[in-house]
Amino acid sequence: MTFDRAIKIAPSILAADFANFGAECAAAEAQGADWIHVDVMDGHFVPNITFGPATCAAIRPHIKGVMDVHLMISPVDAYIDTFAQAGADVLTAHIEAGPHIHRTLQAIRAAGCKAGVALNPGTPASAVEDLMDMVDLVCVMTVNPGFGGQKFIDMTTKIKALRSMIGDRPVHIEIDGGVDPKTAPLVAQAGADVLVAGSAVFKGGSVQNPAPYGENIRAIRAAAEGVWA
Ligand SMILES: O=C(CO)[C@@H](O)[C@H](O)COP(=O)(O)O
Ligand SMILES: [Fe+2]
Repeated sequence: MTFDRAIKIAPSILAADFANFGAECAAAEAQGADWIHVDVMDGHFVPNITFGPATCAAIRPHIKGVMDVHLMISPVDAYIDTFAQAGADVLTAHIEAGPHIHRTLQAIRAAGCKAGVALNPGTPASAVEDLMDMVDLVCVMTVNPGFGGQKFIDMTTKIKALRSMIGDRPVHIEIDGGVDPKTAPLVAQAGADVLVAGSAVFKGGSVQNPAPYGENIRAIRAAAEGVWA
């Protein structure tokens, strides 16, 4: 996985057909997705349950590019190796999920994955200030995690603070929740480069009719890249 600061669109399969994950991932990539975002929820850290490492491993062969696994689970550490073996390229843990995020990030890198740290809307940028050399990605939640289709919460001040904290390090800023063509320019302007979008990508399409995925991805990308025009 090479680093670049171009805008990357990462469809979240939380909004895809759960009976068809493999085909949905392949369709999203064929329609222009840069990464595939995989939301793992445990019904404990967040009030919803999705799936675990076995499903990630089943999805993996259907993704040619980056599999970006967002762990909304607590505890995290006991499961890192299993998710790495399931084929995650990026493994992101929440700073709120346990007392030892430094150890968690070390373990993620030791397992051969890029390490991400996610911040809930109520967590300030300063919480990750001492982790900048431990991470490859900072995920700014723009909804309270647990569900797709929620209303975007403006975190642009936090994104700008993180961008300045990161400096010239090769660290992505990912935005997760309520990203669509209206909100994408706000977060891109503030310094984000990876835009997760679930409902805004998968709406209007299906594996039988994937063209709307492409239109939706292009609309989000154009809106985000428009801020540099
Ligand atoms: O992690 C999460 C939610 O907890 C996200 O990845 C959502 O799946 C994004 O969905 P939309 O807000 O784009 O519908
Ligand atoms: Fe997510």
